[in-house]
Parts: sequence; C-alpha cells; structure tokens
Amino acid sequence: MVKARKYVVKNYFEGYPKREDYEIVEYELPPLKNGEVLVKVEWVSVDPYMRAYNSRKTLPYDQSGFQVGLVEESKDPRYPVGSRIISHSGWCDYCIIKTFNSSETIWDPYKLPKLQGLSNSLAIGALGMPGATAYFGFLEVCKPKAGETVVVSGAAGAVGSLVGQIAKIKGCKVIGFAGSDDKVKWLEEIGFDRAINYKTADIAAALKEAAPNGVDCYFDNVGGEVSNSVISQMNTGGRISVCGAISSYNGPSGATGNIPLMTVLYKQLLIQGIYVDRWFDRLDELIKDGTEWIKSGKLQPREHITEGFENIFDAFVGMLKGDNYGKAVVKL
Ligand SMILES: NC(=O)C1=CN([C@@H]2O[C@H](COP(=O)(O)OP(=O)(O)OC[C@H]3O[C@@H](n4cnc5c(N)ncnc54)[C@H](OP(=O)(O)O)[C@@H]3O)[C@@H](O)[C@H]2O)C=CC1
Ligand SMILES: CCCCCC(=O)/C=C/[C@H]1[C@H](O)CC(=O)[C@@H]1CCCCCCC(=O)O
Repeated sequence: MVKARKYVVKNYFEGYPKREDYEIVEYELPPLKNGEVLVKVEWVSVDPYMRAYNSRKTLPYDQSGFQVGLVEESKDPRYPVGSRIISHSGWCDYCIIKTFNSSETIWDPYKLPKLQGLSNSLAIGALGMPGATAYFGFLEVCKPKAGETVVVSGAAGAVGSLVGQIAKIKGCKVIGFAGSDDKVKWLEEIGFDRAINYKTADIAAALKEAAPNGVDCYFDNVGGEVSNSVISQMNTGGRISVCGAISSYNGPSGATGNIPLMTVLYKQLLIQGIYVDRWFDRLDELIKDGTEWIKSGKLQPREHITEGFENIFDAFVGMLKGDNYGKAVVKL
C-alpha cells in the first residue's frame, strides 16, 4: 500500500487564499486496476485559474493542477514503469491515474513529450499548457506581422514572458507591463523593447511614450486599468487576445474595468477571448517550435521553482502576489 498526500480546498477564498482554506489529507492508495498507473509526482504547477475557479466549485474539492509524474507501477503498457506522464491530477505527492481516456482533452493524461534534454518541468510550463496559451493564443488571434507594435500585460509571468519573446521572434516591437522595476529590468534583458511598471507609472502616458505610433496587438493577461489604457491606444484594425483578467481574481468578482467600446467601434478592433483547450490537439506544433527556439537561445523560459510538497500553498499565493518571474512550479 502506498501512502499519498493531497491538498483539499475547504473554503471559498476571500481575497488571497489562506493556508487554513486548505487541508493536507493523508490516505492510502488502493491496489491498481487495469488501465491505471501509480505515479510519484515530481513537478506540480500553481496557476491563476486555481484562484479564479474556486467560487465555481462545490466544497470540499481536491485542488486540481497540472503535474509531471514518474510511473512507478503500471497496468497500462502504453505507460511502462519508469516513463513519465503529464496529467491534471492536482497537488498531491502520489496518485493513481486512469489512463484509458488519454489525450482526448487537455485534462486527460498524456506521455511526457520528447524534450531533447530540456527540463521535464517545461512540460507544465513553456512546453505545456501555459506555453500553448502563449503560442496559439498570440499567433492565432493577434496574427502579428513583423514591424507591428505588440503590448503584453502580465509580461513577466509564465504566459506573458513567452508571448513577448515569441513576438520578438516574429519581428515585432514589444512592450510589456509588469509589477516591479526588477521585472522591468529582466524583461528588457530578454529582449522586450520596453517594459513598464504598472504599479508606479502613469500607465497611459508611459505607453504613449513607448508606442508613439499606437498599438497593433494586445495580449491581455490582467484586465483592469492597464487594459483600458492599452485598448484606448490601439490602431485601426488592432487585434486583442483576452487570455486572463488576474487583476480581478482576488478582488470583487467581475472588477475588470470599463472596456472603451467606442474605441473598439471606430478603430474596428478584434477582441477575442481564448481558452487554450481549443488548440490542445496541436500541442506538437508548440513542442517542435518551442524546443527549437529554446535550444537555439531565441526563447528563454524562466522558471520560479519552489521546493517541497509542504510549500505548494506558499508558491501558489506567492505567484498570485507577483513573486514569480516566468512559470511558478513546485519540485517535489
Ligand atoms: N485563457 C486560458 O486558456 C489561460 C489563461 N491564463 C491566464 O493568463 C494569465 C497569466 O497566467 P500565468 O502566466 O499562468 O500567471 P503568471 O505567471 O503571470 O502569474 C501571475 C502574475 O499576475 C500578476 N498579477 C497579480 N495581481 C495582479 C494585478 N492586480 N494586476 C496585474 N497583474 C497582477 C503578477 O505579476 P506582477 O508582478 O506583474 O503583478 C503575477 O506574477 C492569468 O490571467 C491566467 O488566468 C493562463 C493559462 C491559460
Ligand atoms: C474564470 C477565470 C478564467 C481564467 C482563465 C484561465 O486561467 C484558464 C485556464 C484554463 C486553461 O484553459 C486550461 C486549464 O487547464 C485552465 C482551466 C482549468 C479549469 C479547471 C477548473 C476545474 C478544476 O479545478 O478542476
């Protein structure tokens, strides 16, 4: 019998999640059935949606989340002992994964893609769900052209830092918004033409100065005041990919600001909300381009690594508060 631990959410969050909103439950895993594998979890992801979806769930619930796991016992020949599996099995240290419905949706388990020697953690970051969000959500919706001006909010985070770098690969001018001067410095080091600290700058004035000819593409991770300012400065025919609205997740629900609809109208802007799920069947395209770009140094995926099962909660709240540069992951 294998003993496992998992995080169970007991409460609806008020403001930032609190440690007492979670309980760590220890339990014994049952024997494996056909079509199941026993997995030792190696990497766990902490993501903003875990905050945003809390109010929609029935309590109590097991905290979901992507993870990379090592197969220690197998009753599915497709996943032999010693192989690795990506699944949405949540914050736990051991688990049993049902493999029968592999790879039908983004929440089904799938084999760790071939990462050519890169860290397996990238499979839940730049070469996994957040990477696919950046790659498809930006390229398919914003359809950037070389020379265009691209703005990214949440630019120093997992998705945003990739979008900005992909935009540079595509020959665009890139401006990012992030929450500290040190993040601004890092973004400029990895190739952003300009980064702006949204907490201290006059957002509209700083953007006007950084993008005197207006904005063609906007990849929005945050909503709120930043988005209102950016949308107000879009050029005719501009494209906006609405990926997230984290400025509203920890506060009163729906507090995403006022979209300047008259600008949308007279600039004929395209605004599209995206859910990465819809591109999941094209993950191989991300893996191909992403590994190539990383290996050649064109894309530098940064990870903010916290160690230890007991520290997953702290990593989660730290990410919500902006501690992370790039993808926040936990190594068990
Ligand atoms: N649509 C989809 O399919 C998907 C959507 N998403 C969305 O993408 C966004 C980014 O996710 P992800 O890259 O994983 O997370 P990040 O790695 O960007 O981490 C969250 C970041 O949000 C920033 N932040 C926190 N509070 C605020 C605020 N009030 N205003 C502005 N920024 C804030 C912090 O950076 P800072 O220091 O700069 O404030 C923090 O680092 C989220 O909105 C998420 O929900 C993610 C994956 C899939
Ligand atoms: C309502 C807030 C929108 C948040 C946008 C966002 O971050 C979406 C992320 C999803 C992405 O499309 C793929 C995912 O895995 C993320 C959502 C996962 C939803 C599962 C929620 C239910 C659960 O906790 O089991």
